[in-house]
Amino acid sequence: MELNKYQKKAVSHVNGPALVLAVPGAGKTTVLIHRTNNLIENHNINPDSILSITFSRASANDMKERYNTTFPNFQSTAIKFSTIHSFSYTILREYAYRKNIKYTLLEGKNTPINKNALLRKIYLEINGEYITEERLEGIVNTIGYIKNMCFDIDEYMLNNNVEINNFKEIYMYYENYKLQNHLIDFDDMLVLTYKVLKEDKYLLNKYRNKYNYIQVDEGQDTSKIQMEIIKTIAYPNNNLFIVADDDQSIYGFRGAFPKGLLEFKKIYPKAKIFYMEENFRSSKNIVNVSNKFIKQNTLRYDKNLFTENEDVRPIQIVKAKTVLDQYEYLVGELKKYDELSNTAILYRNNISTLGLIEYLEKNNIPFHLRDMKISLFNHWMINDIVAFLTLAKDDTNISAFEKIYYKMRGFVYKKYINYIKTLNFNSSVFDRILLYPGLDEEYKQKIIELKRDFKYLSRLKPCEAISFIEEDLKYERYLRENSLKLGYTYDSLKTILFDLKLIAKNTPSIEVFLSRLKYLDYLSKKSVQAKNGVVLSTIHAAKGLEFKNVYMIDLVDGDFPTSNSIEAFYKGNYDLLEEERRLFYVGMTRAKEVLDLVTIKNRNDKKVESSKFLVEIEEMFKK
Ligand SMILES: Nc1ncnc2c1ncn2[C@@H]1O[C@H](COP(=O)(O)OP(=O)(O)OP(=O)(O)O)[C@@H](O)[C@H]1O
Repeated sequence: MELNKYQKKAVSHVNGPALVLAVPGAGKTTVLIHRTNNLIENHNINPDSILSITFSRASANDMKERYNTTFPNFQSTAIKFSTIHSFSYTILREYAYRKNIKYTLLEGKNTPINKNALLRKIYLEINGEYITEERLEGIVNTIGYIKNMCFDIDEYMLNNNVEINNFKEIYMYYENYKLQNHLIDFDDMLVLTYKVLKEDKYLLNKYRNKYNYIQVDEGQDTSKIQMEIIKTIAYPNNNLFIVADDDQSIYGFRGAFPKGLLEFKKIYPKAKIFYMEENFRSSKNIVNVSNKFIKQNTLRYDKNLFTENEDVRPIQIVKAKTVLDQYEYLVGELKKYDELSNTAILYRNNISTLGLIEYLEKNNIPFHLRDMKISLFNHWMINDIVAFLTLAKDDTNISAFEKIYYKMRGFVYKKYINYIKTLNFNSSVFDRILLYPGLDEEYKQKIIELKRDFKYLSRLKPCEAISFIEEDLKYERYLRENSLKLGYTYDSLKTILFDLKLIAKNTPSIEVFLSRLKYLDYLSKKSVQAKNGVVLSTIHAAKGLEFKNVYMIDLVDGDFPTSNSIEAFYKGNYDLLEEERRLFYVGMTRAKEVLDLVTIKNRNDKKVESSKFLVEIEEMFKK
């Protein structure tokens, strides 16, 4: 591969601070590998003294592998390719050894105590209710954000509107618990390492002397604390080489701090800034539109994305009438390809996969789900519907009843549940409630009606059954009243119900429907390992990847960009909307040849608007 002149310039940089600002597909990793080799071969720099920091373990391995294939005569064993976390942990372990402290990790493999389990327990203890998976993710991200931005908790609480109940109490409990038990999570690794470097001169000097040359990939997603660690180690020579694309910074919610890049010249007035603006990945059509699109952001280094690649196929905007039409369209497209691993369907939210997986399976299209941290089929709402149907089929099932008794009409109290647990397990839960001492006739009548309705429910077709749960059993009322408390918009919860009905429509009975859900769950889990199907991924998880064909779906206003970001924008805060735009841009720039932007006009039988971003791109075509 022949490097272009801009890549060559960056590669030949040796001493002092440098920031390489690159566009998507500019060959950032390529440049880092070639520069590493240049330092060693042409400048006699000891491979031991080069530290290359990447965003994830996968990219650290990838970089090492690429180095070895590009320069097979010089194996990379001595060069350190590492994530910032694993680098920090090396320092911290050494510190712990010297001070005779034993830290136990709360995250990663083989941990005796798991971070999520601990936070679930704390949440239950403080708030008296079980936490949803999404809310847990929210807490984890917020804690991460505070640590990575080097905030003090009080300062953070003062300046932010935190939607999680008793967040400060949860935070303090978690911090104290860890402190007392010498437990640390990944965020603490960074905070503690920074502290160690400030306090322990021996370690500071040891690592400063060891790593004379520091390179950072994906600099746009480096957080404040990470940057502080890197700067501290690089001082005073400041042989710091950062490759970044500020337009691809998409982890602001976790504490990524791209503004740090915008200040690079202030921190290092003598820093060299290199630009790499040629995209080697995508067709001219995709590059030109993406370039115009990202220029609407204001907080950025201005760059001019260009390519020598040919036009292949104009970006296509597809407006499906309904969600079903969207799936039909995708299936039609996918059937055109012999090989699917070159094709990706990208979305903003994981929720988009529920109906999609049903459709792909029905059409025998293999798929590969990336990054399924939480199984969608384990979603609490799906568990609720399963519990309703299980109870309908067997009204002695107390564990199903316990999941939903307060989510439907009938006013069943916790004390009744405790009471009926002491009674004969083989009788109907409703009959058992009737035995509770002192119930009045009117209430008993309500319970008898509820029992009758569950019998009726058991005889319905699955799709009608879900509607009956929603309307007659008043599950919809529960969702409407609690959605925000549970961390959702009511519309997004309706979408899950809608997708469940879509699956239900294809099944003849409740039993078949329940086993279909189990099967789809099994398929999704299995697909994480599969390599031969169409790739289904959130845009976040597709970062750094490239595909011949990309379909971005569910491009609906309020979902993408999120309604939060739109509201914040109207109140004068542009950060969130700018991050949404960057995310959209990351999605678009994954495509080499085919890029389809797909929206829908109706969802849950309601008209929805196309994403503002899509409308904007459509306008560009008219000009
Ligand atoms: N000088 C070059 N000539 C031809 N192809 C190149 C050159 N430099 C890089 N490439 C190719 O361009 C593609 C994009 O490179 P790479 O994945 O390193 O980009 P990137 O800058 O990391 O992209 P992104 O930030 O979008 O993830 C790769 O397929 C790479 O092999």
